[in-house]
Amino acid sequence: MILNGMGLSCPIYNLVLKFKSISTPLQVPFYIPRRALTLRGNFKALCFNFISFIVYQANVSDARCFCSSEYRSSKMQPIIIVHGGAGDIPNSRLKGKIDGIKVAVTAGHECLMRGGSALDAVEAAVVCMEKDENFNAGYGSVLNLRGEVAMEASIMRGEDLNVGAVTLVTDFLHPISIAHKVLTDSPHSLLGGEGAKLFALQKGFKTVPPESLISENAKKALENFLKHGDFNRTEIGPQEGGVGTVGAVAIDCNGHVAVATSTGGMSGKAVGRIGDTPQIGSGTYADDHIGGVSTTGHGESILKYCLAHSIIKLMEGGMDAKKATTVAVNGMTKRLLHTAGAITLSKDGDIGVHFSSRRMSWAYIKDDHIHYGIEQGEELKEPYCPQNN
Ligand SMILES: NC(=O)C[C@H](N)C(=O)O
Repeated sequence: MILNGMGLSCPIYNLVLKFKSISTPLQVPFYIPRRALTLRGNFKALCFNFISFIVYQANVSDARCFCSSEYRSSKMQPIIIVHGGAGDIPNSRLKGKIDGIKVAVTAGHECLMRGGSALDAVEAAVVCMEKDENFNAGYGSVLNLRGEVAMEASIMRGEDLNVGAVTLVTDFLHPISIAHKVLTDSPHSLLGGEGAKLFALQKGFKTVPPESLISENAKKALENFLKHGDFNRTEIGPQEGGVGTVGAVAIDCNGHVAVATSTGGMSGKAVGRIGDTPQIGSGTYADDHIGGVSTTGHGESILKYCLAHSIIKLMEGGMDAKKATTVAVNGMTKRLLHTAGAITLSKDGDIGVHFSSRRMSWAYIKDDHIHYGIEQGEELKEPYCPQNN
């Protein structure tokens, strides 16, 4: 008898029983409250005794217990990493960014712990940041030259390389959720402008007044942009209220990888400008065989360099997540003279975080700790207390 996965912190398990008399195995899903999992040793012994009792009583030839429904990656510990944008983030925005990424990574992690898919977890994390005006996505998105919000988002599933993306979205709070629907419900990969709106309405998304997405900081940022006129600045200077693109990369307890990225683009962008975020391979990439990447920074450079896919290719060639992220981000900056940042997970859950900009907020949860940072070379760590269970 095997109790695979009982040492993991995923609370959804499947007990598979093979009976001597019946050829089809019986699969029984069950849920373990997270508190019980903290008593791992005793709890595992208790489960083992209980299952042994069933085996003895019910003429069972074999019993196996797996984390969630698949055998393939039963040893995978779910993990999620998020970023809140790379750039010259002003001091006045540091606390808001850090608080916001902690909320987002926690939401994604809770989803994974409930047995949710990586795809649902990255959406949950990004939705949190789209609601938060400290980030350049959803409410708080930066403005184009006409003073309007025009948002972009993409999401990718590493299991089958399926993607969904939207661009030039003006009147919905959560572009990432529309992108997710494009992935699941549309034969297409990228919908823009009016077509994205029609699709969203058909799928039951509710519009919001475009003005309700505009924050005071975004207005100030545009005013300042119009004064200095330097489009290439990914974040706005100290007096101007900088914000940032958001992204998340997750692996669920079945070993599936997913990535989501969402943005308002760049302050003072031309009407109709499309950046890197909705372009698969630039802003987002996920492949169960390799890993996942979400990027942020100077969009025109990121898309020329296909930054997310460049990192994936380096990992495919044998480089670890940390090195591949560093090499590709620095390579892009050296070649194109603009800055960027990326978060990466390898398929085994190894982490890569690197940015050539002054700052980038990021966070991940591993081994009951939340790890986060925003400055170059910074890695802070504190105990993680789950809200549920
Ligand atoms: N801050 C950002 O990441 C901006 C985004 N990459 C864009 O250029 O649209």
